[in-house]
Amino acid sequence: MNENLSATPLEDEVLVEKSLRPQYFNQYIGQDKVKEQLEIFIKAAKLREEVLDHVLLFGPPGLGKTTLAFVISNELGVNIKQTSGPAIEKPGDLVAILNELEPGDVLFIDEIHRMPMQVEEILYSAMEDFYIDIMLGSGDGSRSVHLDLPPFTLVGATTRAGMLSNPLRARFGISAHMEYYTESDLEEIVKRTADIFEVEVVEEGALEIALRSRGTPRIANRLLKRVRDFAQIMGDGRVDKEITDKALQILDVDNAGLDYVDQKILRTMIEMYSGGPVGLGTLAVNIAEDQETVEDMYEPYLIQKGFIVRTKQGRKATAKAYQHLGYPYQEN
Ligand SMILES: Nc1ncnc2c1ncn2[C@@H]1O[C@H](COP(=O)(O)OP(=O)(O)OP(=O)(O)O)[C@@H](O)[C@H]1O
Ligand SMILES: [Mg+2]
Repeated sequence: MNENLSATPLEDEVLVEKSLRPQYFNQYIGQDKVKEQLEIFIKAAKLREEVLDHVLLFGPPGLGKTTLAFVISNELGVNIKQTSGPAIEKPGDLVAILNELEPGDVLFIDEIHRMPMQVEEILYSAMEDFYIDIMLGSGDGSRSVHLDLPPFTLVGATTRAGMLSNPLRARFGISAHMEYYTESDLEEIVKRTADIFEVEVVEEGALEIALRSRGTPRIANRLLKRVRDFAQIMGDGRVDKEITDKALQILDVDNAGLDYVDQKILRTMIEMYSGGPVGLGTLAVNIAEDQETVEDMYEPYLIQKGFIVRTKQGRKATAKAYQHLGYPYQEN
């Protein structure tokens, strides 16, 4: 079965995700380093009655960036306004959003690396000194209008820190790199979600789902939902190890948490390119995905797990990849 198990949220998942989102740090599992730092910065800002410095969150999809942006605003006790890079098409769109901010608000811009350049440039002075200069009209009759803004905190999220321009990156006082979650954190997330869904999960079942979730809460929650279906139809409703194994086998998630596409990437490298090096573009074409998707969604996990290495010439499959998929390893 080739079900979508990628880390991108599915359409009908958006509402469910909302209901699952932790609201405060004490419900936000894992990411201890990021959490610890943010907690201190937030406390200090509140103590000084100042706005929190702008925060940049970066990391692969589904690791909890949006969730964290909301947690930050809840912890600060302020309102949050949410938008995304691609949604702000022209400077006027951003001006309208900035114009509505109340003192202390959090402005959350998702996919901030996808903002058009003219929009980004307006953000510079807004972030640095809380004002914007806008041009009204065009040609001879045009004039510049100065608009003061209330102090606010920009929280930007991106899957690719490398795509952010230097001037924009430099304006974030706090920058947090989200890591893939540990197995025990994911296990806790599975249990928390099971509680909310009122599903009975035994320890080994939760652990098995955690092991196969690619370090990603969104995938852990999704797998739990799928396994719950199998448990209801093929078992007694309880999510145990046996039913989890069975379900994940049918869903094509292997025991390293690799899904159909991950496996296909590795097989392509090994079977068609003798393990590489292969360029990212070539790889993307071969698995019929776009390059950005491969780079954001699949490659980071494969690298982290040691199945792929990046070299100057391209990507190479490691001995571990050969072994995992049952191919004899030949070094090249
Ligand atoms: N630390 C966490 N503890 C518990 N649940 C979490 C945690 N982080 C994320 N989740 C859950 O995982 C799901 C995905 O999280 P979220 O939407 O915040 O990810 P994201 O990083 O913003 O993804 P994207 O890059 O696709 O926007 C949410 O339903 C959320 O409830
Ligand atoms: Mg998000």
